[in-house]
Amino acid sequence: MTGLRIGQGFDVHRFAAPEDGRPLVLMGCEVPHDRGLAGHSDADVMIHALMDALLGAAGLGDIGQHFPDTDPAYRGADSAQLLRRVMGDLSERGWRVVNADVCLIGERPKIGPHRERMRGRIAPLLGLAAEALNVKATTTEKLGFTGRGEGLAAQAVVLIERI
Ligand SMILES: Nc1ccn([C@@H]2O[C@H](COP(=O)(O)O)[C@@H](O)[C@H]2O)c(=O)n1
Ligand SMILES: C[C@@]1(CO)OP(=O)(O)OP(=O)(O)OC[C@H]1O
Repeated sequence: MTGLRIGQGFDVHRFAAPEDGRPLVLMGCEVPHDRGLAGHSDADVMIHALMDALLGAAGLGDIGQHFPDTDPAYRGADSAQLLRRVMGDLSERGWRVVNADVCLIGERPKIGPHRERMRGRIAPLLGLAAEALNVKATTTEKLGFTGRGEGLAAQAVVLIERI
């Protein structure tokens, strides 16, 4: 049996109204913006895609199975803490992460100024050097719900290997 597995994840969250005062949290970092994302948790759409990619690679289902959005325990949850739990599940089963690539899809905010802070925050949780965690973004050229600024999407791909 091969000692390598890949996984992919995808997630979407709509923006909350500005008056809701929710912070925008992406890759465990508060990013200055006029509105945050709506969700049961902190709505960190990039970490959610990343967790789904990790769970997928390990054959462990998806985040909704592990952290149901009907469970009050996860109201306002810090997604970085949920990521720690996913990483614990993987390491218990003998997996480590080789690299990860996470893409934010949306017009605004631009993540360029926050990219290195995001890598520095999340790479250690994955057991990675920052260079093995790529953070990128694309617009949809103003097309679709992301183009209209109604929400943000994220995709992630990970490679894991047997320890
Ligand atoms: N939310 C975003 C979206 C894009 N970027 C950066 O802009 C580059 C060009 O985006 P296109 O969709 O026009 O290809 C993209 O490669 C990112 O570097 C960003 O930082 N944040
Ligand atoms: C992590 C969870 C926990 O409620 O976060 P939500 O904010 O509900 O986000 P979503 O991506 O809709 O579903 C994942 C949930 O498991």
